[in-house]
Parts: sequence; structure tokens; C-alpha cells
Amino acid sequence: MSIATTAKPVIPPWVPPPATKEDLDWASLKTLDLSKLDSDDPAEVQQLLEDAKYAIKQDGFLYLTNYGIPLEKLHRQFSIAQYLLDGNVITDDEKKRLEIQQHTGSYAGYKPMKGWGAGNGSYDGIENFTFYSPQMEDPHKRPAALEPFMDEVKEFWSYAHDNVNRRLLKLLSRVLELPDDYLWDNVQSHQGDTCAEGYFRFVVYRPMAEGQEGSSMRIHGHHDIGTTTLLFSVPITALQVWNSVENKWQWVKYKPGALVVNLGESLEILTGGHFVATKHRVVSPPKDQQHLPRLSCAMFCSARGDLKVSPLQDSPLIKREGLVKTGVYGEFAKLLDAGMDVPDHDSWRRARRAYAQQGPAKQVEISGVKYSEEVFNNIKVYVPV
Ligand SMILES: O=C(O)CCC(=O)C(=O)O
Ligand SMILES: [Fe+2]
Repeated sequence: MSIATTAKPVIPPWVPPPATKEDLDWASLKTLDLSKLDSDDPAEVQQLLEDAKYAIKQDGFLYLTNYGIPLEKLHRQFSIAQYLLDGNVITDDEKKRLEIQQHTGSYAGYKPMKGWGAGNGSYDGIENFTFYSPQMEDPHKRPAALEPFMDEVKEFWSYAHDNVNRRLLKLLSRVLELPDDYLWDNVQSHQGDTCAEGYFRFVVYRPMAEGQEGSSMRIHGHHDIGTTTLLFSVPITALQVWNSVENKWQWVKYKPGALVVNLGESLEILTGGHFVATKHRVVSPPKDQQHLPRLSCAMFCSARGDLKVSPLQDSPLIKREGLVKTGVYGEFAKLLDAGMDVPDHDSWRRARRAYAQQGPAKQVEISGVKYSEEVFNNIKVYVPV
């Protein structure tokens, strides 16, 4: 019996563009070596835990290294992403048929380079393809050109979700003084293909038109909505993180092979404000990189959709130190304290996603800092602009 095989086309490797030479105001993010979680030396494990606590309390942003994916495998995903987005392989029919329908509260599918609405926004130079479970399960829901590479795509992102993210959640469970698999078992959505209720994305930010580069905003300041986001560090500098001590945006530096991790709103609310949802945004790169496309691969992990958006009751840390009623959790706490019902994660994130990135929101000034104010399900979300 012969077995049909699909020959893999040879595709160009991804060659990381040179890092910026500009001397920028860099964020000082902690680097956590995830392999130390399994160290035989208790002092090493303890230090990792202390570093994690510090990073989370600070701004909810950190670099993760030695998480178990070799650089060649990572660069191979960038090469597949580059083939998909720069290889002119998505047909016009697929671009139409697979276009994202953001109003449904999902980013699944193909996003053209204009707006996040149904293709009717203005040019933003951001093109992406986003995979949820249905895109992994059904070949008709993804561009045909990807078929020969789907074995690698699936292996890579399943590992990132079920292994890397699971170990990261183990570390975060320990910070909450809970059993190792607490967040994985009780919070993380992991029933379903690859990212379960979460998603991963191949994206390219193309240069803006001449005269528009400057500090132009590519993605407004925001929090991610889920549990953790794993961004693979990229050479084109454009990501900025909010420094809440000095009240300013700072650049995130390229660290080859590292994962840039940010914590989402779900974890902020579930931990009663102990973990902080990272405030971040994407702007145009510094001058020496403005002419280059920025390729990025990222995974957005989600909480279980049926879970109520309210604090976990079991954490000894939360019991001992109490709730921290600021930020997004503070807004939820007002509802909870008034005895009102709070949404489950699925309705919360659908409401959030349906309007995300639709343009500048209302602005308010609090203690000298300008924030955008957006309201979802009666809950106000503030992020510095
Ligand atoms: O491109 C990046 O570095 C971050 C993108 C981002 O924040 C997002 O898509 O939520
Ligand atoms: Fe984000």
C-alpha cells in the first residue's frame, strides 16, 4: 500500500534583520530561566520564584529563556510565517473567504492590511493569520499553501501551549502558593486543538507610508485578555511596555531566542489584583529599522470560557495579603462587592475583542497621566495612551 506524501516546498530561511543601533529608553525586564524550575538545587528554585514574584509585581512582563525550544525550530516557524505572509501564497479567494470577523468576538482567520473591522478600516500595514482550534482542525479554514507545513506548525504550537505555557503556569501557581498544576487544571483552557480556546498568530507589520513613520501608533496601549501571552522576541524594535513607577512607556529590547511573556486580564482578575495585566503597545520602530517589515509569531493563552471572572478562593497568598482592588480587577471588584453578577470568561473576552483596536478611545487624566477609558459589560478598562 502506498502512502500519499505531500512534498514540502523548499522555502527561504528567515534571516533575522540587524538589531537597532539606537540608544533607546529600554525597559528593565527580569529574565527567568525556566529550566531552573526543575533544578535539584532548592536555592535555585527559590531564586526563580523570587524573580517571578518581582517581575509580576513590577509590570507583569518578563523574558523567559531555556524554555525548551531550540533556536532552529523557532526560526523555522518564522520562515513558515514569512512564506505565508510575504510569499504571495494566500489566494484572493482565501483572503475573502477567510477574512476575520472581529464583530463576532474572534480574531480567527486572515486580517488584511486595513483596520480590524471587516476590511473597511484605513491602512494600518498589519497583515496576519490567526489560528484558533477550527483553523487547526479544518484545512478549509486555513490557506492551502500551509498544508505541507502543518505537521511542524502543529508540533511547535502544541509544545508551546501544553509544555512551555504549562510550566510557566506551574511557576505562577507556586507564586500563589498553590499546587503546581492548579492554574493549568482549574483556569487554563486546554481542551481542544492546539491552543484550546486561545489562539496563535503569524503577523507582519509593514512599514508605514513615508511621512507617517515617526512614533506612529501601530497597536494602541492595551492589556491582553487571556492568561499568558507568549511573544517570541523579534529584532525589529516596536513593542513598548508601561513603566508604572516612572509613568512612561519604555522599549522592549531584542533578546534572541527569548520569549517575552505578558500576563493578561484573566490572571489579574483571578488573582484578585496580585498579578498585573501588562500594559503594552506597538509603535513604529526607531529610524534605522523603519523601512523593514516586522515579522512576529505569538500565542495568546486563554482561561476556560465557563469560568466566572472573579478571584480564586484557594490561594494562601491572596488569603493572607488580601485583594488588591486596583486596575481591571478593581473595576470587577465594584460589581462583586455590590453583589452583582459578573460575566464568564467567554462573554468577557468576546465583548473585549469585538471592540479592541477600533481606534482611539475616550481619554481621561488621572494623577497627571492620560488614560484611554473603554467600557465593556459595565466594566471600565484604563490604559495609558
Ligand atoms: O507585536 C507585538 O510585539 C505585540 C502585539 C500585541 O500586543 C498584541 O497583538 O496583542
Ligand atoms: Fe498585546
